[in-house]
Amino acid sequence: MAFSSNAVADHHEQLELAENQFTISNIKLQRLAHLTDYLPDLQIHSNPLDQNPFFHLVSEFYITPSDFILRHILHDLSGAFPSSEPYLEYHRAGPRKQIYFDPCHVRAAIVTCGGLCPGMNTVIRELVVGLWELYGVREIFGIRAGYRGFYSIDPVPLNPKMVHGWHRKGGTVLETSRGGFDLHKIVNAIQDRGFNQVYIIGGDGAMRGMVEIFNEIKHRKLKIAVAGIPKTVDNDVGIIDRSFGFQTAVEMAQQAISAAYTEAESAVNGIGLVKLMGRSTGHITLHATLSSRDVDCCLIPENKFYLEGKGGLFEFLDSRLKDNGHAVVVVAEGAGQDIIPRTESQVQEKDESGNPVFLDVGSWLKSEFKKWWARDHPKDLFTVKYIDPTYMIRAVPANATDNLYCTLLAHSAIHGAMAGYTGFVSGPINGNYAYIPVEEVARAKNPVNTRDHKWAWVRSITNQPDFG
Ligand SMILES: Nc1ncnc2c1ncn2[C@@H]1O[C@H](COP(=O)(O)OP(=O)(O)O)[C@@H](O)[C@H]1O
Ligand SMILES: O=P(O)(O)OC[C@H]1O[C@](O)(COP(=O)(O)O)[C@@H](O)[C@@H]1O
Repeated sequence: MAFSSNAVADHHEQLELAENQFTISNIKLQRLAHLTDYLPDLQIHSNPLDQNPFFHLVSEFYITPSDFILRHILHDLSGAFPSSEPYLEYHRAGPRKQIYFDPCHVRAAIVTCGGLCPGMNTVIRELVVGLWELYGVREIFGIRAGYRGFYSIDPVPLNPKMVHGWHRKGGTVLETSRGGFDLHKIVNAIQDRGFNQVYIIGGDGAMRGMVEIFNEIKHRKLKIAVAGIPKTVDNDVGIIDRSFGFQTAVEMAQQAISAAYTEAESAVNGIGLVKLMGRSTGHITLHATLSSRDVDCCLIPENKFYLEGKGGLFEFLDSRLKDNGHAVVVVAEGAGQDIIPRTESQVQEKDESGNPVFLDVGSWLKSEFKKWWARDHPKDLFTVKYIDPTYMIRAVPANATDNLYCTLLAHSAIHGAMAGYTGFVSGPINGNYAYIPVEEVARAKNPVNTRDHKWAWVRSITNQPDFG
């Protein structure tokens, strides 16, 4: 692209102006809770990594309390949109020179909560192996069946031999569940069993529970570090770059989309319909659409759509079928929930954790498509094939990239807990690992930004109308 000399001058002028004007004066360091906040006399230990034969310590190996990561790296330097929000900085994750636990006295508990996600077993494995090999911890326990397992089932002792091949398995060997959150029973059980490090692998619901557990432990002034590792196949936890297992899920979704495409292409006026996960966000659907190139229409909860009339889904599919003879629609489970007719009891229905129970948008669309075609094209052949690969997608082991990611998350959490930090979640921010206060993670949302160029690109490759 050629610039006119005026445009070049303009460009340089604007940049210079921005460089002169821009200074970051509004930085806010995000405070991280530490056990010494309420236990000021805790003993300090030197990090056993100093003596670990597997480690080659280089200078600047240890992270210090002054190492931070800037959350927002996108800035408009023109000053046209001055931000009143502070620039948030989070503590960098990683090993600290001084730790606040004697590894011989650590009793760690690991729990998995909520729905499945590829990589849960890898995180468990890496927590066990990391605690054991990096720090020499020998008392590590798995809590079975989610939060309720703390007070209702005996913990399982874990060691590296036991968990060796767990990264090859989907799901969670520790088992998981929804509901069963009873704060006092859980904290009493943690205290009675002598756990002093608790690792919670879970989504936004589990993180809200973790906030309560952390506050109660603080209230009781217990020397127990609580660390979270965000798990959500939907990628709907905010602040962090992305959640583990998400890439695996996007990859797995391709198989369903390809099958839908083949079915649609092999029929006269064939529609392949795939429902993907995403209760409140369309990340899997958006990314699966972008990576597939076989999708004609992508429906996500962040964007409302309608069926009939100008700009409606039927009109769009009509033109696709006329042009190509087939079409593929991918819909996130949370999309269209506002337009599916439902009874009063269906409106109220919640799962054990209090999440709203959705109606099956895929089955509903399939039947609406059939009714529409029978009404508008009674003489023409028509086929809809509906695929819901939800459990196939989330019950698989993580791919190599996600497995590596799980390792880094687990090790970050271990280093943070050993260093006496508590009430934190470890997660990547701008490609670096950070410790984020769990309260923030529990309330942060991560919707697809439909003004983002990724979404615009979905529209352009699918030539999809601007619904709603
Ligand atoms: N607001 C909350 N306070 C305390 N515990 C919660 C809260 N929301 C969910 N939980 C608990 O967290 C666990 C996981 O929640 P759930 O929503 O099922 O999955 P996820 O953690 O993946 O979002 C469940 O045991 C649930 O009871
Ligand atoms: O059938 P289940 O286990 O209740 O789970 C279904 C839900 O779990 C999810 O996979 C997400 O689970 P989480 O919220 O626990 O991460 C959703 O996409 C889906 O709606």
